[in-house]
Parts: sequence; C-alpha cells; structure tokens
Amino acid sequence: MRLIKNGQVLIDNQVEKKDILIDEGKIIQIDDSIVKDCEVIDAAGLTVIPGLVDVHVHFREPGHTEKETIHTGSLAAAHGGFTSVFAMPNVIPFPDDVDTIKDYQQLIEKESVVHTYPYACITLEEASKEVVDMKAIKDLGIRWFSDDGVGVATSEIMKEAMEKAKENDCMIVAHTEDMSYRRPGACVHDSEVVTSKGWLGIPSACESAQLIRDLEITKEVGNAYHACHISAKESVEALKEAKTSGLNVSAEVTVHHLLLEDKDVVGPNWKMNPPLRSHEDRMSLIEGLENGTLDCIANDHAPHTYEEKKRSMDKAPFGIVSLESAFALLYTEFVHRQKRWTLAQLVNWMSAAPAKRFGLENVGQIKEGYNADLVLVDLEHESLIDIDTFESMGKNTPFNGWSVNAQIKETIVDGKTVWKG
Ligand SMILES: NC(=O)N[C@@H](CC(=O)O)C(=O)O
Ligand SMILES: [Zn+2]
Ligand SMILES: [Zn+2]
Repeated sequence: MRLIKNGQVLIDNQVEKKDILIDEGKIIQIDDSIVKDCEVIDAAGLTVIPGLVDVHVHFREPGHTEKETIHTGSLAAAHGGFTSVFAMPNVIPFPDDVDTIKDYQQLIEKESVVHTYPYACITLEEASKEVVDMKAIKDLGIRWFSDDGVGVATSEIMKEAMEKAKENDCMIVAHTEDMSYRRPGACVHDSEVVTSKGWLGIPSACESAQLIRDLEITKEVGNAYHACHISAKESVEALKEAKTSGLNVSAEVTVHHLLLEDKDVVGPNWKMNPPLRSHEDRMSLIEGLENGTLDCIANDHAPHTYEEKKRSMDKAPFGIVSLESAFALLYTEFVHRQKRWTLAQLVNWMSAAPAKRFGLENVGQIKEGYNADLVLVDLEHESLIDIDTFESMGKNTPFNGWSVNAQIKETIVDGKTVWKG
C-alpha cells in the first residue's frame, strides 16, 4: 500500500487538494485527508495528473537498437509522464505474424517500464501486398493495426484490410501518404517560405488525398479508423465531414504540429513526416482539436542517431523525439502562456481521450477503482528542455533549450514508481 499525500489532484476537470491511497496497482481511496500506516509519497507543492497515454511512439527494437531500445524508449515515456504507449510496428522483424509477435510481446514484457501496447502491421512487412492474418493476431490481444512509416499503397489492399478489421472488431490506424506526390529528397512543406531555402517540398495533398481515399472506403466498409499525425487543413476538413456523416473515425495531432510551422525549419531536427506546414494549417489543427474534429495528441516519438541527423536535409531521416518534452511544452504554451486551454483539457487529450478510443479500461482518470497510473508534476517552476537529461537515446529535437513551466517529478505505473526526478 502507498499513500500520495498533500497533492493538488486533477479530478473531474477540477484541481483539488486530496490524498490518494493505492494498493495492488489500483487507486482504492481518494479523500481530503487519509491516514494510513504505509509508505507515504509527499506531493506537497505538486499537481497529480493521470498517467498520459500516447498512441504513437517508435521504440526501434527489435532491429534498430542503435536508435532506441524498448527499455530506453519506455524510460523516456516515464520521464515525460506517459504510462501507456502504443509502439509502431516499423521494427525488424515486422510484427506481422503470430510467432514474431509472440517474441515481440515477450521482449516488451521484459524490457518496458510502462504499459507498451504493440501495433501489428496492416500488411506483411508494410509492403502493401498482402494483408496480415488479423483474426490470429487478435487472439494475442492486439486490436490495432498500422503500417506507420508508409501509406497503404492501393485502395484494393486497404479495402481488404478494412473488411478484416470490421470482421474482427479491430482498428486501422493509418499513416496516409500518397507517394506519387513526393519527389525523391523532398523534406519540407511545399511552401515558398521554406522551399526558398533550397529544399524540395511535400504538398499537403500527399497526406490528404490518401486520407480522403481511406475515408471513402471506411464509409463503405463501416470499420473503425484512426488517422495518424494530421498536419494539413485539407485533412482536418475531410475528417470533419466524415465525422459529421457519422463514420467511426478519429485522428491525432502531434505536439510539433501544434507548436511549429514551416517558417521555423532550420535543419534536420525540424525534419519529420508529415512536415511542419503553414500557419494556417497549424491554426486549423488547434481549432480541430478544440472542436472535436481531432481527438487526441500524440508524440510520434521517432529517435534517430546523431550521425543520421547530421546529414543534409534531403538525406537525413524523417522524425524527432518528443516523449520527454511533450507535456511540458504544451502546458507552457497553451495553458500557462496563452491561457487558451485548461489543464484538464490538455490532460484529457493526452490521456482519457486516447485511452477511451483505443479501448483501455480504467485508464486516463484519477478515480477509485482505476489503475494507479499517476504522474506528479511541478507546475510552479521554470526550467529548460535539456537533451542531456533525456532517457531516450535519441537527442533529435528542435525544442532543446526551450523554457517550460512544467516538470515531471515522479511517474507511477500500477502503483510502482518507475521514474523519479
Ligand atoms: N514521423 C517520422 O518522421 N518518422 C517515423 C515514421 C512515421 O511516423 O511515419 C519514423 O519511424 O521515424
Ligand atoms: Zn507516420
Ligand atoms: Zn510514426
């Protein structure tokens, strides 16, 4: 048994001083003042929020442990306040059949300090040729399928995947990218402000054309569909229409697409897929989140080595790390500075909303009977984002040195402290 005392606790959209008693991985009591002869965690001066949930991370193991491992990635998650994450399947070997996935699940069980839910591929080796055996994979407890890193190239294969998803009550989680719009070496948004620096652009249609294709198939098939890392206003419009017509669709927006624009791009640490788009696009993402067209915030934590990110813009890999700075950056910009969002709104988009959409039970709120996945955060002091404090092996972030007004102090998973500052 453990007792968190004197914290300012986020419960039902309010912050109140409460004590939280936890036992066997669950929250068993919440009250004004609890006295119990057990280990006490002093949360005086700190805010207690539910553990954050991220449906989009890359942990690189197996296959690319020079970039990140399940262990270091999960520690980065814990350092950032994330207690449940969904790991994308662009690892080697691809988790696309039962035997490979069983080994992968065992590795996660052994290495991860947070709840890590693996995605399985939509198609074998993410090659867009053959849809995986969803029925067999679902028996392993996996209900989320993605080919993240690439789009599903043809509508025939996507339709077959969606039909299987519908039959098996699974969700298609799509990275939408129509490669006919992407020239070799293209690396930034296709706008004058950034292509004038000599880099080739990727137009918004590269994302939205395939998203629109997918939404049409979803309408026909009736399956659950989630769109990854939405970056363009055309995509927000398409999703709005799909939701209005009652489709079972949801979408995420990343931290960097909420905070940065094409004009901010300086070098490879600002290169990610999809690229940072225009001011107008960014505003439509923020509004889309606020009006419910977009459902949750994700990281798309994508670690790469220093050597890889040292290459020129056209040759460096796409992706930035995000887990350890996400909450602090968004809290600072949208809650502390702009006062545009409440703490409860932000936490909802980073916890209860994704948990609900992805079917995690008793996760995302501080409530009796819920999992004791909790985060102690200091919202009173200013500090700097510092890559030297990162648990991640990846240091590829555009946010190093940014000043923030939130710092994760302790992360608790199933009642146990997995990270402490
Ligand atoms: N987002 C990225 O820029 N990169 C991701 C792939 C992806 O999310 O599409 C990666 O695996 O590195
Ligand atoms: Zn992607
Ligand atoms: Zn990704």
